[in-house]
Amino acid sequence: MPLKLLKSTGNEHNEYTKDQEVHVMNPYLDSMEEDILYHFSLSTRTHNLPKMFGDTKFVCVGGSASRMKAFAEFMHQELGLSGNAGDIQDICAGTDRYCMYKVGPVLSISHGMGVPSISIMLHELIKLLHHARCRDVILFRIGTSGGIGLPPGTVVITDKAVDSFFQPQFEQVVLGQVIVRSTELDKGLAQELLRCSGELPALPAIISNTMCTFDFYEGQGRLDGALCSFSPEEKLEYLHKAHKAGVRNIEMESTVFAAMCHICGLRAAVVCVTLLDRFEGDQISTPHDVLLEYQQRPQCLVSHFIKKRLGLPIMPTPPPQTSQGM
Ligand SMILES: O=P(O)(O)O[C@@H]1C[C@H](O)[C@@H](CO)O1
Ligand SMILES: O=c1cc[nH]c(=O)[nH]1
Repeated sequence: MPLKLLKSTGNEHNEYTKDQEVHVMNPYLDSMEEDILYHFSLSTRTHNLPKMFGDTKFVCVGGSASRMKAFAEFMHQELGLSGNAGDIQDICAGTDRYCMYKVGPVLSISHGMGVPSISIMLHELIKLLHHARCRDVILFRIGTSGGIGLPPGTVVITDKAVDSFFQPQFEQVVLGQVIVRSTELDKGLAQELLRCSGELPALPAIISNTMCTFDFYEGQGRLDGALCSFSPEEKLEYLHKAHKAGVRNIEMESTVFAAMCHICGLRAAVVCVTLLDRFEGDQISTPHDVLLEYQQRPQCLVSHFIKKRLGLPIMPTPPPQTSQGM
């Protein structure tokens, strides 16, 4: 397959980050009379996007719809907003593809599982932020992952998002050609998040590389899928190679998330908790209540970061209580 290295994978980003506007890399977009954000059930003609979203400063995304609803309710309480957190409405109620909640300057959006699903969401999200004329927006992916050599429950703040060959890049097939994009993330933001983790009790966190795969089972070297084409020894050899390459957790969205944010001049971080240690096994057999507490850790960390950024008083608040799916 022919490989094409996009010229826009690196340098332009530095120019774009100066003014912190959201840059869509599409010369045709601004001449369109209407832009229908189909999977959000929103449009530039039917919705006043600057009014609805113009003050957005933080966008938090994660796979599960119930987790992102619970996160929105949690943020409502954390930001001390008036009204009942339970009354927050899903802005994308016109579709069941994604859910979206806005609480003050925070948007909480679900993206489903895997690269294609989050990629579609990100196209529409970045266009939304552009149409809404948002500035200085920071994006966070708050998710779950499998750890490599870490105690379960560790929060991994991604240094480099790498592919299944441990390369910090994302390959996208466009018109039959492979385009390779950089998956660089904001190192300063990762360090700031790590400092925040140190201010929270019971929030073990590290900065390390995250591997993004296109599958949960064979793609992550699991022996328990419907198909398995390798031996237990080969699985461990691969995981050890990943570990040697600095990979400490595996999930399914970080590379495209990092690549799209990087090109569009958006500061971004990936914050995923590990649910298990893949050196120890493949099945996620931890009790549900423990998993729930684990998945709240990235939410607590990002909430702490946001409150500090907004200059709000930091008080120890209980984690989100709403029932969340895994
Ligand atoms: O944000 P979530 O917890 O959905 O992220 C990981 C990666 C996949 O989407 C999913 C697999 O269980 O969890
Ligand atoms: O092992 C895991 C756990 C959560 N998410 C993943 O992608 N892999």
